[in-house]
Amino acid sequence: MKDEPQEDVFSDKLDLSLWVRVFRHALPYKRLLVPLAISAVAIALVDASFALVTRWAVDDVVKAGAMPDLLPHIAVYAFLSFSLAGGVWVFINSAGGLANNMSHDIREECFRRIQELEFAYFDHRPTGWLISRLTSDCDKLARIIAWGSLDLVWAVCLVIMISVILVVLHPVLGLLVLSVVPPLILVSAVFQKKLLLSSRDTRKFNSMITASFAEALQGLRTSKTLVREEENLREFQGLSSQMYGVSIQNALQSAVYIPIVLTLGSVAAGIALWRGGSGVIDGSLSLGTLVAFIFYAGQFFNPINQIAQVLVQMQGAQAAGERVLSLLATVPGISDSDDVKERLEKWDKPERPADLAPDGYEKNIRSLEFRHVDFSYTDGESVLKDFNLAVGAGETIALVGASGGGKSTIVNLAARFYEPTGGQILVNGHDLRERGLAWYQSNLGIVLQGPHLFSGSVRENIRYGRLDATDEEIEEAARGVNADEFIRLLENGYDTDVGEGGNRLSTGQKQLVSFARALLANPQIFIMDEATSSIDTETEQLIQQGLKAIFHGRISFVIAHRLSTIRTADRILVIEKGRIIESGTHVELLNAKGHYHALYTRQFQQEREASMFDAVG
Ligand SMILES: Nc1ncnc2c1ncn2[C@@H]1O[C@H](COP(=O)(O)OP(=O)(O)OP(=O)(O)O)[C@@H](O)[C@H]1O
Repeated sequence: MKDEPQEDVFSDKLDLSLWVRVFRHALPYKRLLVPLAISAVAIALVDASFALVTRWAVDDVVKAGAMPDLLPHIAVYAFLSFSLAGGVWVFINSAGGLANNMSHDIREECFRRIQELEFAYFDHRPTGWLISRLTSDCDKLARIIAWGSLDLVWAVCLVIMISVILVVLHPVLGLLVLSVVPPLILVSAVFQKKLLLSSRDTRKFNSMITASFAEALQGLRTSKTLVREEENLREFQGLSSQMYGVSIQNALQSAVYIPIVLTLGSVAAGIALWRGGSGVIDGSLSLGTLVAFIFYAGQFFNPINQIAQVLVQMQGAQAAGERVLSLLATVPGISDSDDVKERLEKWDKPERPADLAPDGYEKNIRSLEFRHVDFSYTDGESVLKDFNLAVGAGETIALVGASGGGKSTIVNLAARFYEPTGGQILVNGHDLRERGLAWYQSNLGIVLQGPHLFSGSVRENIRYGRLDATDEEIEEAARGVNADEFIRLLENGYDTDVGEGGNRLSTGQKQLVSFARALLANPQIFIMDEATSSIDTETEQLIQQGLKAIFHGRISFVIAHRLSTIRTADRILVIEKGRIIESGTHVELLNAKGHYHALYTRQFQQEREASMFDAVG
């Protein structure tokens, strides 16, 4: 799987069971499905009737030997035309409604499922892959179900009706004209597949060319400084000539396909004229019937072409269908056990005692313990082995150590984003798996390295921590973490728009806003991956004071990069290869002159020098 939009693999066989499962999503919309099916059949019926009216008119003219009264014929023709218009209106409305409703439903279901899935699921699925599931795959399926099924019903009905009419009108001539249908089906199936594949290639190269333009423009300076222009041009020419090749191929295929089909139509009309003409001369066939035969011979192409097109599109969209259905069928790996669900049912009521959580256990988190925890992301590669750690409320634990040691893994497990592969994590002595997942995670406050802010005002971003918070509570939280002062100095104070991803604020400011958000949520466990980016001394001090407010009275885990945070931590754990190799306070560990001392002098000396330099400067 690559993190780029991929075209589907073309399946050679139509997987009917898959399409049955996809079509189930249309069942809630019977109010649209019924008119859709009825209008498709009615339109096919009307389409097939025009030639019969013409036959009737021609035969009446011939019989009369002069211009007869054609008013009834005109009236029926007009009635058919209006019925056709009405039918088309009904089916466009129903199909459009069905397509929109279904793509909305499938997308919403996928989105809900994505929100329920555990982090491990996303380790193997790039964001781009999931975004395609939510957008293009859902649309593709909905389009096929609504418009494709409409075309299919209409086309199959029309082909059957025309065939029946031809055979009833004149069995021998009917079968002769119908003899062009099998080659017509074969040619349509072959060429529709070729056309689908070559137009996909055209789209693929087109998007590669667009991406190449964008990259060339964005990286213009770098290319110039590295004198890469010639090479870039060569790469672009390669893409461009491939695009030219597939476009020509696509045009050539159309150029061959359409004449073949038209020729087959003409052959059918020729057969009708040849055999039907002699029938007219010897009186065994009316002129009107001959005209109807010629008309039908030309009318076959359209529905057969449609059937081939829809079936080929279904084959092409099968991979999209499989992916969407497999996403919907994925069972979240981390969820409440049956026992927890039972307790939630019993206790998750407004009248439960104030000291109980919705899962019926104690609400206050007094301790969190890792007991003989083993963990690996992928089979066989152990990240934590027999990991033990007990933390009490009010304690701040700083995790330090070389990259890849397992610091993030420890906090991921504490947050129950992943579950141990061995051993237990205990909350107040109960296995974490015995606690309600939603309750537990709603008691976590997490601030990651690049704190994420959403587009919107500063106020809205802080309120994200607790949606029912009042403006006063929001400002109090901001004051609590020392963010109030800088927020008031912004253009519109708390109502200042932070821009996409908070890009109108500096890193330090974003952190302060995210601290306010965390404080407002008032979590019992606070987890932070400290940012490594350099921040001026003043903001650094603000951040430290803000952190002090957050750490107070909670269990806090900090993957610490800043000296100031490490110094104030109650316990520093040096993590290496998934084990605690040293543990103690800053002073204790420095005095021990072990790993922490070495790490400190090597890794943190620089920062201290930088901050001293900053202070002097
Ligand atoms: N999602 C994942 N899937 C597979 N392996 C992972 C995943 N996340 C981390 N690892 C592996 O687990 C080990 C521990 O990683 P972890 O991120 O916990 O270390 P860390 O000490 O936090 O490192 P850093 O300081 O660089 O963030 C590493 O070998 C890493 O490659």
